[in-house]
Amino acid sequence: MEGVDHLAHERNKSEFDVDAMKIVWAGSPHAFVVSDRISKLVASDPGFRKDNRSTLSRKELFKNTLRKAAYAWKTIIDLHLSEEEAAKLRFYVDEPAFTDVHWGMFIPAIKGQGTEEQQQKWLPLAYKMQIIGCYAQTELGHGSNVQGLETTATFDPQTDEFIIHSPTLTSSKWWPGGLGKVATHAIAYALLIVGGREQGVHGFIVQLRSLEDHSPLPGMTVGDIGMKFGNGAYNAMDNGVLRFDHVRIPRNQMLMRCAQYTCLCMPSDAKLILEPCILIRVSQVTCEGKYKQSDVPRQLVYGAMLYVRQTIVADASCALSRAVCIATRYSAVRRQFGSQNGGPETQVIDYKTQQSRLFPLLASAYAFRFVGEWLKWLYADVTQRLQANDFSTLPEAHACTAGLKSLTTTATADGIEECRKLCGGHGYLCSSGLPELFAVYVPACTYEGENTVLLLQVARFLMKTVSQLGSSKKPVGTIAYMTRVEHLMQCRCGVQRGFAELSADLVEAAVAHCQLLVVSKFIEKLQQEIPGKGVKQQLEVLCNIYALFLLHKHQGDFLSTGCITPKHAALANDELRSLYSQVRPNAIALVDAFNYTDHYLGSILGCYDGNVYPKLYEAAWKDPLNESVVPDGYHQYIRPLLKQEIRTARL
Ligand SMILES: CCCCCCCC/C=C\CCCC(=O)SCCNC(=O)CCNC(=O)[C@H](O)C(C)(C)COP(=O)(O)OP(=O)(O)OC[C@H]1O[C@@H](n2cnc3c(N)ncnc32)[C@H](O)[C@@H]1OP(=O)(O)O
Ligand SMILES: Cc1cc2nc3c(=O)[nH]c(=O)nc-3n(C[C@H](O)[C@H](O)[C@H](O)COP(=O)(O)OP(=O)(O)OC[C@H]3O[C@@H](n4cnc5c(N)ncnc54)[C@H](O)[C@@H]3O)c2cc1C
Repeated sequence: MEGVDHLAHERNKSEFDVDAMKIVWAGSPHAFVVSDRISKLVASDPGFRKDNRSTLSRKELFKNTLRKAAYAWKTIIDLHLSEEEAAKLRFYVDEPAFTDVHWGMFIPAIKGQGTEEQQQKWLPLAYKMQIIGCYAQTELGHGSNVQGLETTATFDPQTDEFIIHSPTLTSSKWWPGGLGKVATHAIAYALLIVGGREQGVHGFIVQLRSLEDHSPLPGMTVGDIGMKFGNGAYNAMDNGVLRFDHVRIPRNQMLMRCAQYTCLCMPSDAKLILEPCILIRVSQVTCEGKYKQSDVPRQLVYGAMLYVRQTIVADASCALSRAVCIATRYSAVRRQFGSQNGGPETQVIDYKTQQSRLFPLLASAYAFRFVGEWLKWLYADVTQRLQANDFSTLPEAHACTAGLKSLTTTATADGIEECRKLCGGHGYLCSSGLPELFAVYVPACTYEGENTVLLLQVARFLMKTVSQLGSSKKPVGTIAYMTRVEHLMQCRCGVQRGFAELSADLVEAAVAHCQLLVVSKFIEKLQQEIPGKGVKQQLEVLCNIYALFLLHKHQGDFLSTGCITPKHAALANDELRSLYSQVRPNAIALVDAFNYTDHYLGSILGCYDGNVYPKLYEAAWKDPLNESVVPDGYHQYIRPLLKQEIRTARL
């Protein structure tokens, strides 16, 4: 019945202060208040309904997404929402759209790689959405290998312009979100060519479409790349294709914070020669044309990717927690087998197999939340250091963002699929919310750095650390523990055998390094002051589940390396079962702490009141296929089949 909480008996079992845990999950009392208010605002506004998405054609879905983006923007303006509140509104609207890339990549790239002048010119336009940006780096022929990008940006000293060109089919920009139909501007990454010399890949602000009639500007061939995985909401995103035909842009539209190309003061009869000078260190190119070769890492041009990767880790905890919330609530509602003397059947959440699959994912959602908080701090710290020309922590920040992005997105994508399976057949219904959540989420394992490619970066960082063991450069920060692997030094020559040869094993070592990072940040979180009755105790249980589940999963490695004995392994498994029993009475309260509205969850199986079956039944009849009792096509195809004379004795 409506209004009855079918999960009340579960909520009454809770042994901790759920409201206090909601604040822990949100990050602070202020963050909770903002999230709670904005999520309810979105849920209560029919303009943001999303329950009809699965019945729309791609064009209808896309147009509806444009409507919602415009409606969201109007809401932000009308309600005078802050940047934080606006970001939360876009989050709870929960619609993959060009705005994700405009706010999540285009603006951060200008902030991270634009000079002061460029920021002053472009950011106000972008913040007011008077231009809509996309991040055009990937090409048809290259995505992972950024240095292999083929788009060229050739400097023309006669006109003080760059000529942007797509010299080959494989140099076509391919995948950038928002590019296909909406973006008016792009940050296009291209191989800079100055005076016939290649100067590496840099970012350029390029206008794509007219601000008057939205038509592509001369020299631009641009469109959408077509339908993507499943029928999910990601098809509302216009990932695009773009070819440049000798498009000219002013020199000041090259993002120059990391490099600047200026005219050298040369005798008037000399050809103007431009050499890279790094603004941060060598902004004053002398009139004699001298500049100091700077040691600023060229990878600063990759700064936007560092930013997005750290946001993707936080995003992983959100996506995984949504799936776990659905599966946990439904596991408490669903009963199957086990009836004693005609009594109720057993809740599937009480089966040890269900707990051993579900509770590690619940623990992972919390673990990723906390490592995401730490990574946000690390990113802010490295950004501050860069501004002071301190590049010392950049390699570690790259390794951490790359590795944790890879680890958390893989675990989350697998976790969403596991949550679908934990819900049995009903998990395969769109009304469960899980198929769409999976379809929208899984590309996170690929975009912003393919996960294996990123783990290889971590492996390279770890091997570089090993190679420095014994030197005066002691490992610090997230690799400080490696001082305890001095024995690796002896086999260092083995390691030299070939990174490529060992890469599959090194990727596993990279995963282990990142898992250690997640566990250690969870432990550090528990060392903080955590208010609320029973809250810290519940988090300790989840931390132990996360750590012991990993120990169980990788038992072979721990045993074969002598890190643990078989006795330890047995004790760990016993403890894991005990921990599952401790979580069981608190499971519903632990997912209530995510504070998701039914609107945001978009799942009948995960609805707050647990009133699943009537809602499933009601939803079925809303499907367009049930608009007529006799389906379209019956008279044309089925009736002739049913009425056909059987002409051959054989049949
Ligand atoms: C509100 C939030 C919204 C979030 C966003 C919304 C989501 C929207 C949906 C989708 C968005 C998706 C967008 C994209 O996909 S954009 C394109 C992403 N593309 C990539 O990530 C490409 C991956 N490839 C790379 O990063 C690089 O090619 C590479 C794999 C790292 C190799 O680079 P390169 O060949 O130049 O360098 P080396 O491997 O030789 O390394 C040289 C040294 O540089 C160091 N390095 C590499 N990268 C970085 C970095 N990013 N930062 C700092 N340092 C870096 C590397 O460690 C080497 O150092 P060493 O000391 O060993 O020499
Ligand atoms: C939904 C979605 C949205 C996207 N949005 C954007 C966007 O807005 N802007 C943008 O610029 N791009 C975007 N992309 C592109 C995305 O960034 C790239 O697809 C991604 O970086 C992976 O690159 P790739 O496709 O070249 O993969 P590849 O590198 O071709 O990967 C293919 C296989 O090769 C393996 N491999 C590659 N190199 C190595 C190596 N050195 N050693 C071992 N194995 C290797 C990989 O591990 C993988 O298994 C998007 C992609 C998707 C799916």
